[in-house]
Amino acid sequence: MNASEDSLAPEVRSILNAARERPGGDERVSVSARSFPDAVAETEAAGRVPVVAEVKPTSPTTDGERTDDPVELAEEMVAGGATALSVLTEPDHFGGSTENLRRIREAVDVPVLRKDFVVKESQLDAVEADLVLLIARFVGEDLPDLVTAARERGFQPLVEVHDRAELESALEAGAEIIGVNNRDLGKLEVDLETFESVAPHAPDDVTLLAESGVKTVGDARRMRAAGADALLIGTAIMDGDVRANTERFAGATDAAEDAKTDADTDTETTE
Ligand SMILES: O=P(O)(O)OC[C@@H](O)[C@@H](O)c1c[nH]c2ccccc12
Repeated sequence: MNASEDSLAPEVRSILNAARERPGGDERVSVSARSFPDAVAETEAAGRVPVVAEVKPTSPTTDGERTDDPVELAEEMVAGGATALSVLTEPDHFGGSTENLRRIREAVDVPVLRKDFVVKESQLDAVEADLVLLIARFVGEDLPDLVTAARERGFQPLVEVHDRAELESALEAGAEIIGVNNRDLGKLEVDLETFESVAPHAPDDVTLLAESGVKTVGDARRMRAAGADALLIGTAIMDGDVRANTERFAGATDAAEDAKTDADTDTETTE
């Protein structure tokens, strides 16, 4: 363990230790990826909020585990208007599997992100996906090589950052899709201000995701107002009717807000 790992929450250290032991694939994968930036642009053009809905059976910060068929959940999310899906493949702490991802990607047409703690190149070969997550804090100075290795296989790398220094590393590594995680991996606490403080420093041509902690339509609007091109939402979608939940977030547009404000104003003027 190095000094920066000392500051990680024990659960996160355990996730990372397990990730380092996990074997990679036997053969190098070659993916023909569904474009995430194009999917985001199409959703915008349709006047909807780009939502990446996450199939996350459980997590260290979630009570209980959702045991429904992940493929059915994924199809419901797409029916609810999800622009893309995120699928946990981490087995020990999130109830995920590469098999879930493989089945889901076969069943839907939208881009699918592999959500895992990839720390070495061979682990990229565990399963095909359209996007693959690389967490800046966990891969450290290997980030540029992993970004390249991911692209060589056809993946669109999504680089996750938590502060401005990590954003700079992501940009130096050539990342074009960047997620700002509102969850602090040291304390496991969520603060939406994280995205608000990092986002203004990202260049416009980057596809920027706000990750974690979006619980309400108000939170979704807040992240959009701060510059999020897309929202990555797990818990708030997994809790209850995943289709209705996805629809609610995908409809969290400014237009909806304006309509609401107008309605409020109307009520006030008629009172
Ligand atoms: O459930 P939430 O708060 O909506 O968060 C989703 C997603 O951002 C979160 O699951 C996540 C962000 N980065 C990760 C890295 C690995 C595993 C999971 C994650």
